[in-house]
Amino acid sequence: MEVKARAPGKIILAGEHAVVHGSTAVAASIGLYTYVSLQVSPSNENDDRLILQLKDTSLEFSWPIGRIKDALSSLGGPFPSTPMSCSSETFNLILAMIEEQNIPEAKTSLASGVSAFLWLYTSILGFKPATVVVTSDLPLGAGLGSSAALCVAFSAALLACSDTVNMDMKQEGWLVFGESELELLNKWAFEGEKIIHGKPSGIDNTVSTYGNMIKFRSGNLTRIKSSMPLKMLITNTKVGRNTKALVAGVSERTLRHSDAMSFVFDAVDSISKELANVIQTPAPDDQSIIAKEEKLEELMEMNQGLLQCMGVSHASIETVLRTTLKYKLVSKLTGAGGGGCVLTLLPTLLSGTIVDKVIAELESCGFQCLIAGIGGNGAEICFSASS
Ligand SMILES: Nc1ncnc2c1ncn2[C@@H]1O[C@H](COP(=O)(O)OP(=O)(O)OP(=O)(O)O)[C@@H](O)[C@H]1O
Ligand SMILES: C[C@@](O)(CCO)CC(=O)[O-]
Ligand SMILES: [Mg+2]
Repeated sequence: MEVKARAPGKIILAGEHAVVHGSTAVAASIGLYTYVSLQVSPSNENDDRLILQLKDTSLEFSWPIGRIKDALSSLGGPFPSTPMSCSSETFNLILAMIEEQNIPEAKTSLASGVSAFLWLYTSILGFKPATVVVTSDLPLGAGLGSSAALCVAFSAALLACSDTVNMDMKQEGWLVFGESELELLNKWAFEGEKIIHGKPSGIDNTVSTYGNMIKFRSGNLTRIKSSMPLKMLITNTKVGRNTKALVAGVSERTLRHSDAMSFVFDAVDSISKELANVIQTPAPDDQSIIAKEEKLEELMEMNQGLLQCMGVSHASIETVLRTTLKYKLVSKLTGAGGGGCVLTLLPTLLSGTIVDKVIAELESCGFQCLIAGIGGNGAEICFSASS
């Protein structure tokens, strides 16, 4: 039996970074997914292995189950129904198992995702031999929540194979978890995100788990429903960055200038709340949609200014802002910044010709543009008889 899981990426419309410090943020899932396929192997005592294939980066890891047991069986796993944090001692044991696999120098940033995998796997499924394959539509490390989608998809596939979650394996097509399973899945994914991000707020794994659009503050989500069409151009600057380092940078700035930064975080909190209200307020006609779009643009512009203030913008992001402004379009970074992706609001009445022109100009700078559906499904799983 093979179980497949998929989990979406996300955009943050307002509030990234400040949300780590207790402010409100607003995020939506996008129609780009990370897929995990999990096939538990029949036991063959002499050669039981756990194999992880990361297709997007052409990497394969393979550990004898005995090696994993030597390192981690004293923890007493599996404990699928009680999400737990990976201690620093356990993290070091996991890192040693990854280092033995000789990741090429250029790909060492992937070790954090592999560590999250080993923690989630052994905690949820224990020491069963299996093959796990990962593929993704998302650019990695570009602000669209690839780390969260990875952790959510791992957790979904693992929980679906565990004894804790009862799913009807005969059902066909993509299946959605029940509310309590979603909560469990989200908690496990958060533990994975902690290994990758250091100090995540939990917004990325939460929106990837539940899908649609959410308002998020201090670990609590409120589902929100947009009353207007929302179309965003996503521009990937292709400048690599690392969320963990950017989040740590904002925390350091906060330690140096705590009073000033607390005003910045308060301002972001107000912006996110107002943005959520604008999105949800009914818009009975074209005129009111235009008025709402103008408000959103102003709020995005204000949020971008405050992100600059936090030190997470980048020359490539500023180039996107300047380029889109030539067409009277407003943009802000999304996710952790420092490069990565930028959102541009595409008003409903904007002509296709202008969209084509702005995309052509952005792409001539070496950036990559995409338009993704906003607010689709969250985590889903699918069972299939293995070939
Ligand atoms: N499909 C994948 N295959 C392998 N590793 C992945 C995959 N997706 C995510 N990762 C892991 O997540 C890391 C990127 O996470 P990071 O948090 O820095 O960026 P992001 O999640 O894409 O952006 P943001 O956190 O700003 O939304 C990669 O370095 C890798 O360890
Ligand atoms: C930068 C950040 O706010 C969002 C990353 O998508 C980090 C987090 O909330 O965990
Ligand atoms: Mg991330």
